Amino acid sequence: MTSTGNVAPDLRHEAELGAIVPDAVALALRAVHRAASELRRGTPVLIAEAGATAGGPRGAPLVVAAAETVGARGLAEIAAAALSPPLLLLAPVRAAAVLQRPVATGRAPAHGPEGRRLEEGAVALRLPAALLAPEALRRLADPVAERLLPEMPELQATPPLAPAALALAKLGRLLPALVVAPAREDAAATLDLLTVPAAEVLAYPAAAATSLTRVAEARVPLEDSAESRIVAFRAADGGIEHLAILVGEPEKLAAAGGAPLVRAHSECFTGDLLGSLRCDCGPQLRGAIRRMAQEGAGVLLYLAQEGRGIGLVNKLRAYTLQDQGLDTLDANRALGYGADERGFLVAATMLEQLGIRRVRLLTNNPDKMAGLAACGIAVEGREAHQFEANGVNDGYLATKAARFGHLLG
Ligand SMILES: Nc1nc2c(ncn2[C@@H]2O[C@H](COP(=O)(O)OP(=O)(O)OP(=O)(O)O)[C@@H](O)[C@H]2O)c(=O)[nH]1
Ligand SMILES: [Zn+2]
Repeated sequence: MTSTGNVAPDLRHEAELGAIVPDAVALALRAVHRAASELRRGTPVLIAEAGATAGGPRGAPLVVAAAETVGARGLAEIAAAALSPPLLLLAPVRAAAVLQRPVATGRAPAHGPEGRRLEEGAVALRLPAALLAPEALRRLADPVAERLLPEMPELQATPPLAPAALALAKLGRLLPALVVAPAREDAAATLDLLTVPAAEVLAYPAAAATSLTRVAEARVPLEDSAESRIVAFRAADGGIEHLAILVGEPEKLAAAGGAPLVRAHSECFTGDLLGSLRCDCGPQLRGAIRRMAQEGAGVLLYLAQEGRGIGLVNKLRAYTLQDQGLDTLDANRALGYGADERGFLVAATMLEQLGIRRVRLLTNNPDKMAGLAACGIAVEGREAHQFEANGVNDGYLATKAARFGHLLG
C-alpha cells in the first residue's frame, strides 16, 4: 500500500485509482491493439470517424475484416452489419496485380511523424458473390497464393476510412487486404463488435513509440563484450519489448558531452538467430557489438521491427516472391506493404531515456540518419557498417545500394 497521508477519504480513493487507471493514451493504444488482434483472429471490427454522428452512410462506421483470416462466421457478421455489399480494400500495387492493369489512386503521398514518406493509398474493389468466400479472399490478398479467380472484381470508390483499415491490418502484421462495408450504427451493440476510432489507428505507431518506458535491466556478459547490459523498454500497448544492449558505459560518455557509437538494428530472426545467408543482419549484429567493445562503449538498439516492419510471416512471403524474381523492395510492395515500414521514433525515444542525444551512427542507411535526426537526435557522424557478400545475399545487398540509397563505404 502506498501512504496517502492526511488526504480526505474520497480523494485518497482517487489517488489510489490513479495508479491503476490508464490514461487516455494508454486506453487508445489498448483499443487499437485489441482491434488488430481481432483481425488476426478473423473477427470483424468497426472503424469509426472521430466524432462521427449518426446518419447516412457518409458518417457510418466501416466494418472491416482481414481477407487473410476471415472465415464464414466473420463474413456472416459483416453481412449482418453492412449497409451495402462488402468491398475488398487493397493497396494499389496489389490491386493492380489482381486487375492486371495499372490503378491510379489520386492520393498525394503522406509523411509520417519522422518526416518519412509513407506509401499510402487504398483501392476498393466490388466483390462478385463467387469471390466473397474465405479461400477466394485469401487468394486475392496474397500474391504468393495461386491466382485462379473464378471472376474478376471491379473498381469502386474508396471509402474515406480505408487508410485506417489498411493501417490496422498492417499493425496486426497481416496482409493489407480487407473486406469492408459501411455499417449500421447499432452493429457494435447487436453483433458485439469492437469499435476503434480511425484517428487512433493512424496515431498508434507514434503514440506507442513515445509511451516506451524502461521495465527491466540486467548485466549480460557477451562473447564479444564482457561488459554489457540489456535494458528492456515496453510501450503502453503491452506489445513486444524493444531492447538496448549497452556496451561499457555509453551513458557516462554522453553525460560528459561525447557522442557514443550507436546502432539501430531491426530484428531479423532468420539472420540474427539462424545465420541465414539471405541478408547481412547476423554479421552486422555481431560486428556492431565487437566494434563497440573495441571502442569501450556503445549502444545497440535491438528493435522489434522484423522484416523492415512487416513481420516475420510477411518477410517469408517476400522471400518466396524474391525466389520468383522480385527484388527485396518490389517483394514488399507486391504484398501491399511499403518498401520500408519502420519508424525511428522508437529508437529516438529509447536513446532519450538513456540520456543519449548525440550519436555516431553505425549504418549504411541514410534513412536511419534522417529518421533519427527528425526525432531530435543529433547524428554527428556515420560509421560505415558493411560486410562482404556471401554468394547468396549479393543481389539483396546490390538492391539496398541501388534502390534504397545505401551508402557504400
Ligand atoms: N521485408 C524484408 N525484410 C528484410 C529482408 N531481408 C532482411 N530484412 C529485414 O531488414 C531489416 C534489416 O535491418 P537493418 O540491418 O537494421 O537495416 P538496414 O536498412 O539494412 O540498414 P543498415 O544495416 O543500418 O545499413 C531486418 O528487420 C530484417 O529482418 C527482405 O528481403 N525483406
Ligand atoms: Zn536479416
